[in-house]
Amino acid sequence: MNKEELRAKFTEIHGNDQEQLDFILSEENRIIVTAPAGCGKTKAMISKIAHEIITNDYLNNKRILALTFSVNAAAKIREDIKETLPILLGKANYEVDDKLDVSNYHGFANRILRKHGYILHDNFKNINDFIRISDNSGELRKVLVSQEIRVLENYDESLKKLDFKEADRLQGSYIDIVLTKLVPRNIITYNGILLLAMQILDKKAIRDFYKLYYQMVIVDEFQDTNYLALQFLMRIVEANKVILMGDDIQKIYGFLGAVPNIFKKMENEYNMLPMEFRTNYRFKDNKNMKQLDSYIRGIFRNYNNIISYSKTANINFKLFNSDNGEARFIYKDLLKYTTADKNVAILFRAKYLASDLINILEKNKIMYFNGLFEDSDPEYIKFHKEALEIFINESGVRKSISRTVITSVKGKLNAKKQTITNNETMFNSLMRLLDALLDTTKAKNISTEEKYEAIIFTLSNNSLKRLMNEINEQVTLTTIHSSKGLEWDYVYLPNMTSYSFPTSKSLCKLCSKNNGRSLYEKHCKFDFVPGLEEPFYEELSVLYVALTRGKQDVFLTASRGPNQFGYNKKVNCFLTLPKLKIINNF
Ligand SMILES: Nc1ncnc2c1ncn2[C@@H]1O[C@H](COP(=O)(O)OP(=O)(O)OP(=O)(O)O)[C@@H](O)[C@H]1O
Repeated sequence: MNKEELRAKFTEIHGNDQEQLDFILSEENRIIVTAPAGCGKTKAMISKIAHEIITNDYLNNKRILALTFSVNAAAKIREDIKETLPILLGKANYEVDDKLDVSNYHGFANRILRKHGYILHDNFKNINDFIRISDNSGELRKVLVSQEIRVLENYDESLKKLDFKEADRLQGSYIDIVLTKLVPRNIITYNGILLLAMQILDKKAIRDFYKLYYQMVIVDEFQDTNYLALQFLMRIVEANKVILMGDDIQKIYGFLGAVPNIFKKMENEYNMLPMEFRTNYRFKDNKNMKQLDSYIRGIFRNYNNIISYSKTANINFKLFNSDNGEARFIYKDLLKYTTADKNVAILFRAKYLASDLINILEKNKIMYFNGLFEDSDPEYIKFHKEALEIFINESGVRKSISRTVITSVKGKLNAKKQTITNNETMFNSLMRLLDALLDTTKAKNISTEEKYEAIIFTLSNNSLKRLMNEINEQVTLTTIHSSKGLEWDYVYLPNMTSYSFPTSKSLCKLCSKNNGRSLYEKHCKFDFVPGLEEPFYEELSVLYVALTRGKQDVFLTASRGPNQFGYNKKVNCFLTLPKLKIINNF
């Protein structure tokens, strides 16, 4: 294909979006793309990879590496690329796996350890049998003395608190402890996976190999990258084409240490070309949502000048006198959408906040999908591990995913239910997601081998949650963090009260301690005092992600009913932001 044909091909897909086309067709080696939610980052990323494959005539020993922070996103990108590339290239069954590796940071680091880990320790030959734990897992007490546990905890804490000096100071001891005490017992920590993979990449020959092997590294959701992942990434990308994509405002993993203003830093330090997408496709026919989107993005640029903020937006909000009243309202209100055949999600800041609504939905026999699990739930992780093991056994060397295999996987997993969780609802939800995974994958127009790989990939990356949009249920309950990258027709956001959202852990406690707020009868107002900028934006980012999940509309609610200490709750500060007009006639 010559340049003109290429342009025509991508124009068919991207219409006349010049910003997207410029990016896809650009020959620059180092690009940063930032864009608001719904402006086509993922779509353009897929085309960019396709463009790279078409124009660079990749040899079999050179590849593209697509990385993302979240496992959910990695699974989606891999799937989209596998579906889109054959269409773009006009070839059925195009073998994408030859050209492309898609993973999240940990998945990729794990792969490096599997391949080269024997340099560090013999046990890495069996890395698949390793137990993976976090730095505050109780399991560590069985194998480490308290001083060692403190090193691991402090290292993790320093990453979360963005204390990079302290992280650098502790790094050597951390690696020693993992290598001498954990790896011999087939245990590894999540931070350990990245740190040891970095040790391997520090061997010049291996590093040089990867620099050549990966001609292009493209990273999505780059805003969620923490200091450790960034160090890891920098070891692979030195001499290659590097493309970083994301949206600073959708940084919702700040509590895990996502580096602030990371795009600007990379732009300056690595002389990268910044590009922006500005056309919002998700809300293209929805003036109100578009306005709200741009209003919130504007707030991010105005911390010290908020009073003179000139943008306005409307937001749907209703206040109730009791938690039960709030939940009853949501239940009744959502019926008008479900009867019109629309899908609805109720997104919670934390899963414990969902109990009132669950009671009401169950009492009224409303079918709903309970997606209230978190990445770190041990039961959520165990389910994936068991399902993966059973699936590998059942599909056998032929890698079959026949009906018989699927039925047998489900049967065997059901038989293990008691060992996975005694939470019946959670188990059933996960079984439904597994069903969706097996069904949607089986139905795809790809080879059996690719189907097998797609299932293995989803299960080994704990990313069943991503299948939530495939569940044929009109009502979904899940957490805001799990909703990232997904979308529904209508979205409800309950519990808009201080200490619930923002949470006490994130902003509210800090804010009350630092005189950052004024209290009124019904609401709490944020006063934009110095020092609270980061935690305020952190929570506003979570709100932004939640608001941008609703294609048609988003409804916020709160209750003034007493909290667990008997005090009346107050509407959160977000709803008192300047020039935000409350509409309560929904
Ligand atoms: N050039 C385009 N023409 C038509 N539709 C587009 C175009 N670009 C994106 N879209 C559509 O807009 C929607 C959002 O795109 P996409 O998911 O790629 O955005 P995003 O920037 O990755 O969003 P988020 O930040 O929320 O993940 C999708 O339905 C996509 O197909």
